[in-house]
Amino acid sequence: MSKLFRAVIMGPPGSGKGTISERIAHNFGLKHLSSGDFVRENISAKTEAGVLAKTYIKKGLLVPDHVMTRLLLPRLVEMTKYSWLLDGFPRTLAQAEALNSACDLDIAINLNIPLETLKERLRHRWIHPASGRVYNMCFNPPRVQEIDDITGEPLIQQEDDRPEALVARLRHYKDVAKPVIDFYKAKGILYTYSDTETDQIWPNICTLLSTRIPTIQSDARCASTP
Ligand SMILES: Nc1nc2c(ncn2[C@@H]2O[C@H](COP(=O)(O)OP(=O)(O)O)[C@@H](O)[C@H]2O)c(=O)[nH]1
Ligand SMILES: Nc1ccn([C@@H]2O[C@H](COP(=O)(O)OP(=O)(O)O)[C@@H](O)[C@H]2O)c(=O)n1
Repeated sequence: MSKLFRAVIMGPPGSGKGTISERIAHNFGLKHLSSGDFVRENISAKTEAGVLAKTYIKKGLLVPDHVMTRLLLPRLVEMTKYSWLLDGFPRTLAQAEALNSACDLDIAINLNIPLETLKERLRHRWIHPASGRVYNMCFNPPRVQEIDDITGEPLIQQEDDRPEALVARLRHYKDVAKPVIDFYKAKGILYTYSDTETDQIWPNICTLLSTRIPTIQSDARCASTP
């Protein structure tokens, strides 16, 4: 059996983690584990952790480390047989350290996107809550306005994408991400990508992964569109 591949993708809200993770999962056959989706599932299911998490998300704050770690680490145990890409976790150094004790990562992808670009994207972000599918009314609109392409169900705008919560989220991100970035840099596994467009970043990430996941090789998949 080939070696399992483990990666994380980091970046502020709206930086394209979900969009790029979907492309990676589709092209390289990794499991995409979205910490935001786990949180939202727990909120919908009204689990103890979900009810607690909601009070923070409404204010644009991060969910405390012990709650996030309790939600996430058991999911990773279920995934021991698979290669995966973890999206949105770790957000803090404490989360990075908890993850480090649970498994060895191959790479950490860091998306560095200008603030104005993030604000503009999130204003236009709509999601299909049941699947986590993400749309943008300019970049990748649904075929029918406010309707999911696959299920025909309505799309929603997330509460924490509203401008009031957004500024607090972006500010908070900057404060907590720096030590995580330094942590992965010191381990020699950090790959940072800076641009305003996902389609510019994608070919570079794809080329990196093609060299690191040798079982699946193709140059075609690294074109600028997925
Ligand atoms: N205009 C534009 N929108 C993008 C681009 N990449 C992603 N988006 C949209 O920006 C929003 C945020 O992306 P998402 O992948 O959800 O970011 P995340 O919060 O980091 O997971 C979504 O509505 C995406 O469809 C891009 O290159 N240009
Ligand atoms: N490690 C994490 C992941 C998500 N979250 C919370 O869950 C929300 C949604 O996560 P997400 O990854 O879908 O969203 P973005 O913040 O990337 O847009 C975040 O804004 C945080 O409030 C957290 O506190 N800690």
